[in-house]
Amino acid sequence: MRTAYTVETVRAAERELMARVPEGALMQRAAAGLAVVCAEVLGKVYGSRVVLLVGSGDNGGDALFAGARLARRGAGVSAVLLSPERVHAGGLAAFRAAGGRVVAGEGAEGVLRGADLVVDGIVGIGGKGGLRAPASQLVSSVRALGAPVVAVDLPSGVDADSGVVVGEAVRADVTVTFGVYKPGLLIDPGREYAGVVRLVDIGLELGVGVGAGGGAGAGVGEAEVEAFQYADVASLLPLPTGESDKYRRGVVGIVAGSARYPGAAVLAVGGALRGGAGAVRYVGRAADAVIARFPEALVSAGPPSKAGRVQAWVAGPGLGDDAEGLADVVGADVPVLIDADGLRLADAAAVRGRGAPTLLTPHAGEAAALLGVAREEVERGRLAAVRELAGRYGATVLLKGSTTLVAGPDGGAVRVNPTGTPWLATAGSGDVLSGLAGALLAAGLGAGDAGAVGAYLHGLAGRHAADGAPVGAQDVAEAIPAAWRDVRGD
Ligand SMILES: NC(=O)C1=CN([C@@H]2O[C@H](COP(=O)(O)OP(=O)(O)OC[C@H]3O[C@@H](n4cnc5c(N)ncnc54)[C@H](OP(=O)(O)O)[C@@H]3O)[C@@H](O)[C@H]2O)[C@@H](O)CC1
Ligand SMILES: [K+]
Repeated sequence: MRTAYTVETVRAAERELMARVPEGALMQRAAAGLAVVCAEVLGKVYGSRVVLLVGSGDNGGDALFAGARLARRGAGVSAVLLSPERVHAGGLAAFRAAGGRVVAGEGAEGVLRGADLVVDGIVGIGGKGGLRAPASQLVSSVRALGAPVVAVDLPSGVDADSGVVVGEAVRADVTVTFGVYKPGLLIDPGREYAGVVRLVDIGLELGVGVGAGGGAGAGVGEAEVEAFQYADVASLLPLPTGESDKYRRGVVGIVAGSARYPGAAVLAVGGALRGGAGAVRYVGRAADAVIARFPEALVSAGPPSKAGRVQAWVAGPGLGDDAEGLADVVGADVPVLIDADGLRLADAAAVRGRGAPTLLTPHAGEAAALLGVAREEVERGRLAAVRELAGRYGATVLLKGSTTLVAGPDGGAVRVNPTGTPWLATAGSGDVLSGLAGALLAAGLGAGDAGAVGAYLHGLAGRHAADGAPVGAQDVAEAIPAAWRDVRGD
């Protein structure tokens, strides 16, 4: 599990550690790690030209100390001081002593043109709001140069706690972050600006988030965001045993499709079958299309409550205006996943009143409609939006997007999915995910785990299916078994 912590938590841990180590030791650890990564990016340090962009806080200090290390190894290092009157004094002295050259703001463009590497030490976790001038202008001219950029702790202009970017931000090839991940490095748009993230151990000790906080966010000291890795997913995959029958594996019911959108039902059933369901019951108006593609599906015309025993329902993909079918499912006493049209039809009070777990799976547009805000607002502040929705509906919410997020109804760490790919932005891809995550719910996973594991497998399946070329949603569904094998290491 990768865990990321808020600035407040990082600062508290830093204070605690600083009290136990010699003054300046943490910055030296940070600078040493930063210099190692810079050297890797350069390939050959001796004779290379490195430009440091140095802001007025400790982030600039890290850059100056790392620059001093590179200068001692024979690099020609120039430092552009954004606020010469407020610069890390110790870092500047060390930089000068190592032979580093200080450049005034007007000389920046000249040195940048010949750079083999740019080090962004403008702001780190102390950044507030969008980048101010002159930093913002400098950042836009760096982008035009084409030299590799290494960001110190996080790309300047990216909000550490949320990944929000207002105006200009540094687009890094590599971000060297210290102690722990910050949420903004894992969530888009920040994640995209960060490039490859390298974590440098500076001795910070923070426990693995337990996701048990209350209210709008994680509790102090807990992880704010966590990202599954293979092992986390592998440990949650429901595997059949010798004792398994279809009910032990999980029967999932799918209420989806309409005369106009029969394909959504086919895709959701396809996702559910590959998600490990022991059986899939389909209820709705696209039974012919479903049975033609998946003869193993058990179809009926409805209502859902008369369809037979299921351990979880998926309702909504391509459903049109079947409010009755949706209400029937919301009233069921088993886990329910609500997607697409179902989100529009669902009564918020009825969802909040449910006893069994609920998983809502909106994309940004649907989330915006539920929250009554513009889509851009959700896209700009995905973490806040997913937490807000989960709180309002008293449900687990999976917000789809380039970094899919899963938030629980009681606060705690938000799961961010690391396997997404832009190739998944194709019609019907969400229908496949709803079936897949619904099968995991039916197998007994909690709503948060079903969402996170489903998103992870779906992303991997998208990568398998695409392999660098466009794909359709059906291809993604068919690639789920390959993703499953990947995660199990087969
Ligand atoms: N603490 C530790 O143990 C360790 C910390 N470490 C390092 O310290 C970093 C944190 O340092 P920090 O606290 O000095 O803040 P930092 O990120 O340099 O930014 C503050 C400066 O930026 C300015 N500024 C703010 N917003 C701005 C904007 N929008 N646009 C432009 N400027 C803006 C702000 O100016 P002000 O608003 O005060 O005028 C202030 O001068 C951390 O990320 C890591 O790299 C490592 O060495 C490991 C040990
Ligand atoms: K930075």
